[in-house]
Amino acid sequence: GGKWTYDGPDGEHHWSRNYPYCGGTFQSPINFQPELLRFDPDLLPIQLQNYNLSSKEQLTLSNNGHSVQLSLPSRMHLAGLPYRYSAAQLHFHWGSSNMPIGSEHTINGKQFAAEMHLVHFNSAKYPNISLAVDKSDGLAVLGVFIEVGEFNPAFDQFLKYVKGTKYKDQKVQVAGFNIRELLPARLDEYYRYDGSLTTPPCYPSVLWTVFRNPVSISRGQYLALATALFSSHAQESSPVPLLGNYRKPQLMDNRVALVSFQQ
Ligand SMILES: NS(=O)(=O)c1cc(-c2ccccc2)cc(-c2ccccc2)c1
Ligand SMILES: [Zn+2]
Repeated sequence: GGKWTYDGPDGEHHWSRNYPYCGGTFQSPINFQPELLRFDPDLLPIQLQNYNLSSKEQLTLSNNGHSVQLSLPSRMHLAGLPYRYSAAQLHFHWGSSNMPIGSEHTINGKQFAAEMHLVHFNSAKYPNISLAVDKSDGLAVLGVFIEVGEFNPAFDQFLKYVKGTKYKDQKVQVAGFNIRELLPARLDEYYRYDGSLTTPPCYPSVLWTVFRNPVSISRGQYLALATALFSSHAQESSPVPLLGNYRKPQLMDNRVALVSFQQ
């Protein structure tokens, strides 16, 4: 599709010109405001199936010009949701080196350093992700807040390879590992709402599950994300740093965000 950016003339306030859904309803991300949250006792712990990938498995780490993403095999899936949702990829949103505030969702206005998204598609109803991406029950994305703190060995299993994906369309192969290690301990504490892709074309096709508790990575690991990547191709004369790739919180319209926890 057309080019879009996170600021400037093709920034998020202009996305709806080429991508009409971006100006529509049920948009993501949102701010989780305590007074607008509703506890729902039926929200069960998220069940991860086949997340512990063999090191014989090869995953593709790539720079798509807007984020760095890791491909995931479709036998990895979520259970316990209305449908079986198979994994497709995970990717990140972050701030800049001296502004470690780059999460998309916020909690009572607090923005975290970064946010990881694990994208899954409804494999019970759709044969592949391309047919699922624009359907209202097509996608389920897990969101994980990331803060700067302790070194996180699980993230280093692929972060140490981002130097091979510095420029747009560069890819490297990464050995499989236990993707569960990237998630917070409590899979039973999360925010839940109906929303959209946070990038164009902004299809309102995402069942969002954002975990309550952040994970930590070290400042060095955060800088690997926030200083190593460019949105431009390797051969371009003026490299464009890939920074601040987060959309701001959107209007709730008449949506309510549910929570699986009470205090
Ligand atoms: N942030 S997100 O989770 O809503 C998201 C999901 C998907 C996505 C991926 C596979 C299938 C279907 C949807 C792609 C992106 C994306 C990020 C950067 C550049 C372009 C696209 C972002
Ligand atoms: Zn995302």
